[in-house]
Amino acid sequence: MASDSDRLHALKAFDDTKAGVKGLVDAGITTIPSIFHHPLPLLHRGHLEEDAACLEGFAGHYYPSYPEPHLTLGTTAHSDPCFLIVVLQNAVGGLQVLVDGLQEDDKKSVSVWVDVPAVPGALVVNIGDFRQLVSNGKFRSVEHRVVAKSAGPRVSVACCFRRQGAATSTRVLRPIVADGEAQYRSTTMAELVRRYRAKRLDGSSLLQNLRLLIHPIKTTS
Ligand SMILES: O=C(O)CCC(=O)C(=O)O
Ligand SMILES: [Fe+2]
Repeated sequence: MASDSDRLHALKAFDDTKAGVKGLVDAGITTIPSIFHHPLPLLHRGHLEEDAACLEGFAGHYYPSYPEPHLTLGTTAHSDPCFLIVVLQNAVGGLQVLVDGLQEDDKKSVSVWVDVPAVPGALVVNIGDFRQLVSNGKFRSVEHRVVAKSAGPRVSVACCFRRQGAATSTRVLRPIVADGEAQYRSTTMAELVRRYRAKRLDGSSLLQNLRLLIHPIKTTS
């Protein structure tokens, strides 16, 4: 594998071409060039290659224009049962993420919905619940929703990266603990997918039932 400095050099050369990802697609390149492979040390334990590198779920969404958008919602609040989710949306907008903020007056912490700007051709990459679990909460899955718009229609495609056959996989997911204690108990992909389907898009976190609240177990990383 190329050294970090070779990779950074190659990335700079790529940036300098200004051709962007479109240039790669136009050149007929169908695999991700190695200069974009940048394994994160904490998660580079086989999870990303074996479990996350696989495109499993693929959902196309069509949201019509709503004459009275305040009376309805496009997609209710949820986080996704994957490692990563890549979303392509058209220019209508409506995707929102929940972020932590501070109230203006008393500086109390509060969660607020923030619009994800619809940039033409841009991909939105969200972290999913599986990654939150294996990173022991270091990476947080993003709660998101789609609000209805009177403009439209809105079209989006969401691609979910997780192990093929996750719904029946007995592969165990356990938190990788760099320091401190495990925040979640071990589980299987199949259990997570089952729980996700059972709870539906109710805005609650898939991981809440797996969180170790009392007597966290120590694990070696
Ligand atoms: O339509 C969107 O932009 C998001 C869809 C979504 O959240 C999903 O498919 O999980
Ligand atoms: Fe989603």
